[in-house]
Amino acid sequence: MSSEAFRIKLPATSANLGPGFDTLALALRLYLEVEAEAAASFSIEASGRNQDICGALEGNLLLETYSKTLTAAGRPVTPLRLRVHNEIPLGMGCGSSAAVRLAGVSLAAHFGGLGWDGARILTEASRLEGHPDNAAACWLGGFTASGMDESGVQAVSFAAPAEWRALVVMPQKPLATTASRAVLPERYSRADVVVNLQSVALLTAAFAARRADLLVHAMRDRIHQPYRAEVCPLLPALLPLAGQGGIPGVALSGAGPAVLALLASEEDIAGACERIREALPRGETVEILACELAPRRE
Ligand SMILES: Nc1ncnc2c1ncn2[C@@H]1O[C@H](COP(=O)(O)OP(=O)(O)O)[C@@H](O)[C@H]1O
Ligand SMILES: N[C@@H](CCOP(=O)(O)O)C(=O)O
Repeated sequence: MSSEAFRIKLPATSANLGPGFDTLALALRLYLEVEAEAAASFSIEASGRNQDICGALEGNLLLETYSKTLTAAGRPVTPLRLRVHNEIPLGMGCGSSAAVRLAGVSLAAHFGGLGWDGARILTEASRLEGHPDNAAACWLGGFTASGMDESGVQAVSFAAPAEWRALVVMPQKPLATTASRAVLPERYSRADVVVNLQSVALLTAAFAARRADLLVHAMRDRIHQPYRAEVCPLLPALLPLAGQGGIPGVALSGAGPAVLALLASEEDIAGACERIREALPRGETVEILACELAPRRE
């Protein structure tokens, strides 16, 4: 067990990127930062987005993950004084739950003296999430491909082109990932699976080869986006912008409801925001976050 203070900073992530359902994700330069020290009782000082949720002592996913991990490992739950600064939108498809679960597992590994390495922390958080894509990109940074089986998570990340930018277009109301997974079918046709296999391979190659021109083809998806459009109405409105003036690729961000637009450079941001606003359903109010892509973790 350790009584030393602990600090962690983890990025937002946009998972799936169109075809890579539960497989691909990209880290974004928006962060969750947690500082902790052992104390006589739990307290949280929250700043940034969603302070009400991030600062709550009841039903807080950070505290739940921390306590659950320590209890499962047979260790006492050391009370903590926490400072949480959060820039990641909650329930928008930007990986807030993966970041907070990784933070909770990391706190447990530290204060419980569990001796877990990064791979074990990533595996534990991915199991709690039920899929490894966000957690892998959040932990490793960059563009990440991941898979998970009984032995744990396998993940590889590489640097995404530093000049590319992400626009995250968020509606007013969040959508729980569990609700967005509930609309997906159990079975798919061979034709749909083949389109996604081709796209995933092409998309990974497009990031590695820095080929923004390929994104319009490589971000095609038939596995989750067609079904999620009903609960993510920004998606059908913005998907047709892919491949047009300054917006090479468009996809649902994670499980939605936000939509991700990938741009080849900073200079395209203003024009892309204008086109996005023009394409929105009448009366729809959105927040558009322009993000740099987060580097690979060293
Ligand atoms: N920093 C945080 N502190 C406490 N709870 C959080 C935090 N970030 C996320 N959560 C929890 O995770 C939920 C969102 O997770 P989820 O539905 O998977 O959406 P997403 O991961 O796309 O943001 C929030 O409603 C909240 O319960
Ligand atoms: N592959 C998952 C990704 C969920 O990401 P989130 O950021 O919405 O939590 C899915 O598509 O359900």
